[in-house]
Amino acid sequence: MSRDWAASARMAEQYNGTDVVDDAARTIAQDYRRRPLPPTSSATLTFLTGLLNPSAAIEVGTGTGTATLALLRGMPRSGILTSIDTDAEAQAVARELIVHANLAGHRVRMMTGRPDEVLSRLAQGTYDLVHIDAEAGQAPRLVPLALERLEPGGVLVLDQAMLGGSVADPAVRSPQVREIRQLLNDLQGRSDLTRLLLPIDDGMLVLRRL
Ligand SMILES: C[S@@+](CC[C@H](N)C(=O)[O-])C[C@H]1O[C@@H](n2cnc3c(N)ncnc32)[C@H](O)[C@@H]1O
Repeated sequence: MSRDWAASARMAEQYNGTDVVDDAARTIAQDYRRRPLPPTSSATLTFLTGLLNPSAAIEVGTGTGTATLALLRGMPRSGILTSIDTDAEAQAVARELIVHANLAGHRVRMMTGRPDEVLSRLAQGTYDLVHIDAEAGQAPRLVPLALERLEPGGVLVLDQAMLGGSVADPAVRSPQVREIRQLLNDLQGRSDLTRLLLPIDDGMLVLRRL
């Protein structure tokens, strides 16, 4: 990363800002050894959900709730967020955070289990938005399942889409990085999607189902 790029990223982070609840969420995530969604990605998510107004959304990778907070802050108060993680204890912490942030707890339906298995059980073609922030190597399996859940016009947001800088670095040839490159190439060839790859934090890919 060039010095200018790093300085710009820092400035954007400060400009977009965080608040006490967001800061607390990041501290809690560290206590539970989770990687919370970084601040600029959180701000982008809140902005996007505010624009899209989703009534039914899915989150893959609840963790301790940093991204849950960002999603709920942009969603309408009538919107329901289905949040998936393998770790029920982390999800309980996320639920406490939501209540603490005065975001009604009933707006979140926590589902515990392997994200691919849980996603497969959710209705196809009925969700407005899916956000994926799971373990880094899971994206190639999760993205096709998530796209099937979207209604026409629905949006998928994939975090860690460039795994820091490694996907863009031709010297990195690990199986995980090659799989992500293949996924990005495959998605680029699809005429039923529009796409936007943003170099924010670990990379954010936004897809819209036509
Ligand atoms: C990067 S963290 C999510 C952070 C969260 N979005 C936040 O902002 O705090 C990834 C999450 O994926 C969950 N996970 C564990 N095993 C998984 C698996 N096999 N597939 C996908 N996700 C898994 C972990 O429990 C962890 O909470």
